[in-house]
Amino acid sequence: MSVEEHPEFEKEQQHLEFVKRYIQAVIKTGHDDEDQFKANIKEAFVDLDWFDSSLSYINILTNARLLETNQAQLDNLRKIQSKPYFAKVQLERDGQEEEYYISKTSLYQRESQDPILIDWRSPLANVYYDGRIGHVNYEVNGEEREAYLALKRQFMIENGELESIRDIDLTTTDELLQESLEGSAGSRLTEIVSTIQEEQNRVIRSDLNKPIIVQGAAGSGKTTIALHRISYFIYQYAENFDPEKLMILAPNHVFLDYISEALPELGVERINQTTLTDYVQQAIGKNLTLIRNKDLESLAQLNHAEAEKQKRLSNLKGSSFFKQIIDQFINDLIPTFIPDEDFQVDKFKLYSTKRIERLFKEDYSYLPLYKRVNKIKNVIKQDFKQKRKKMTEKVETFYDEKLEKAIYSMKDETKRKETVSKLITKKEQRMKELETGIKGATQRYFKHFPNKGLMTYYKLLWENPKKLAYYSDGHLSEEEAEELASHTLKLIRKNQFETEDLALLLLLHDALYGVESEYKMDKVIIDEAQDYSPIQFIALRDAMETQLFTIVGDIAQGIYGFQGMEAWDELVDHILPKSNYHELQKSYRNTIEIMDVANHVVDQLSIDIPKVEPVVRHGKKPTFTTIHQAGDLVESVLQEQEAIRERNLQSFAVIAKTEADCQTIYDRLTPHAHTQFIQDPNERMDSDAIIVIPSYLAKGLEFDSVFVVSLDDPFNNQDETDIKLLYVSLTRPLHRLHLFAPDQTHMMLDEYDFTEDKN
Ligand SMILES: Nc1ncnc2c1ncn2[C@@H]1O[C@H](COP(=O)(O)OP(=O)(O)OP(=O)(O)O)[C@@H](O)[C@H]1O
Repeated sequence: MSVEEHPEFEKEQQHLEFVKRYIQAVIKTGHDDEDQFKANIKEAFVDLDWFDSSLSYINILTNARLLETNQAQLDNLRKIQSKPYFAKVQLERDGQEEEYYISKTSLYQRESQDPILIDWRSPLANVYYDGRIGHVNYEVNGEEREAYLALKRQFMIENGELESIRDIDLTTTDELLQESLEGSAGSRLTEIVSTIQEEQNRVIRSDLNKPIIVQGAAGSGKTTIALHRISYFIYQYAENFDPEKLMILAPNHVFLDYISEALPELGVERINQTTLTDYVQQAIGKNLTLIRNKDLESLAQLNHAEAEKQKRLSNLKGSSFFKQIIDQFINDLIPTFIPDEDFQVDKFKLYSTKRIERLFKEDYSYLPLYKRVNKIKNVIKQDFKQKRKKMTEKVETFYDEKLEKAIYSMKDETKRKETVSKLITKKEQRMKELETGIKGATQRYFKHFPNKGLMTYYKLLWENPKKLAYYSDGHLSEEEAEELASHTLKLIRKNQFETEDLALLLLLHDALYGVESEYKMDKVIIDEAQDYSPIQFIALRDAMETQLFTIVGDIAQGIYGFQGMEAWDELVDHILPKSNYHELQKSYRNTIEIMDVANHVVDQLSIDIPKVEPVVRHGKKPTFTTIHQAGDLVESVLQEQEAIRERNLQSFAVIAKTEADCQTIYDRLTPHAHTQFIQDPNERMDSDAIIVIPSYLAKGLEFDSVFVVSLDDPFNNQDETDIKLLYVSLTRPLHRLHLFAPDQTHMMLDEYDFTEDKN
């Protein structure tokens, strides 16, 4: 049905014109207001009497605030001008009919304050996402209301023109969603507000005062939802929230680049975006040499026994009982922080170790160890400042009294003179002695406090495996502790660290020196969270001093399985026990045909993971082509490039398991096509290039078309990590998937029938 044929086309067309005109008018007045506010500020500055002019001062502040709000509103309106809204809901209440148009921002009629547009994040807009036609409950100004939802209507508006109108009820499929999924990768992250699904909406709006953990299949919208949840949070707490206290942690910079484009569109700016490794290094103030990603490559090259050992050690080192180990280790360090002698200057005992111990263990027990030392030093310094005068006075008085006594009570003049002179010399001597004692006394005494760097303690932690086992309270046997300690110490001696070390270093740093407030966050969003180990979550929670995490991930994509999570239970039940847990099973990225291949692979995992349900969208059936060398790929790549161009698609990636295979492919392709080899997770992707990328760097990303290739490094179905790596690779394409290998077994798809269906 063409848009004109819709029975209410005329009415909607007129409404759109009205809204467009209104927006234009508001923008115009906004400009005038802006000039006026600026003029007011200027004038107030002229009148400003720097000594007493509270009125002008208030004037400046008020106008500056108005200017800021005005500019923000103008910015928002400018952004939506060509697409002012995307849906409307019609509610019937007490015999009255109300209509609300839903947009990315809100707009009210100036005089009546009636809404022209309501923000998608407002409580009222929730009925659009959550409510089926029929009776609905919603909230207005904190008050629960009931109404009859008579109509949910979607609009496609492009360049200010109404292109389609669709009324949704229970039976019609969500065509707008279909259409949006047909589109190319690219700026899709920002366009989904109109098609957010019920299960996704529940996650976005889930209680903002509680942590939330989302297990979602590949392509179920986890990243998208996490970003929209931030946007929702900012809307709810616009007044009293500092974006600098919000942090997104993503696996690498390729991924951060991918999401950062979406942030301003969602009204999410100035928030911290970083990776776990960068965050920890900054928070502990150290630049570490980390062995990461590469060890996936090296794991593939290790023999089975060694790989197993590496996995086992990583697993142990990432376990939550290390929190207890660190706590006990810190506890045992306390005696080394209490000086072994009193603070004594000259003959005066000024501060006893007993008192210091009390301060350390009781009064300042809430502080990190070195912060306690600083406090105690300050107390001693202050105390000393007061006492030193008294000390001098005491010595002076002592001799002055003696002198006085000698002068007045001694009859014999010669004797008296002698005694007085002796006393004067003695007094001078004592005063000098005292002065020397006083000078630098605190500095000398402070040397009794330890002053060691983080790494010294970290080494110390590993140097006594027996103690490690003891601290772990049965979680770590002495043999395991021995093995782990010698493995870690070997690395530390080479100045190398693993990602597991990061969490332990952060916990230790926090307990010893304290994490500075700029690294403490109010709200943290973690994407690809399946690759975090339990101890990493604990370290972040404790160092950042917050529980308000939004954690999204997919256990089936845990490609660093040897260090990450195998289930969410521990996180939900123990690490963040106040959290809400959600599951998303529908995949929006891939076509049914692509998901079918991916499901075949994920089925081979030993862990139980529910099958991913693709949203009903068909596409070309994936193909398998037998190749023996990278050169065989060239022609297919060029053909695919052409096909993508013809279909108005853009992004295209070639994914292989390892960097070595990628290197061979890249070398063969690069003379024929504009190709970019992503080796470094911090590299920027060139949107015009064919991306060649190893499987473990591809997670979280998406492309219109993907070639999954295996040459020298087949995916091995006996290895859980390989299954996950292949699953990640297969779920990257939105529309087209082609597989290339010497044999289908290389892709764990021995039995899969790739022949095109006849119908
Ligand atoms: N409600 C929706 N409407 C339209 N598109 C959607 C919707 N939800 C998700 N998508 C699209 O589906 C794709 C996958 O989303 P996203 O990358 O957020 O998934 P993910 O769960 O993080 O995937 P992965 O686990 O593979 O990283 C994106 O292109 C996104 O725009």
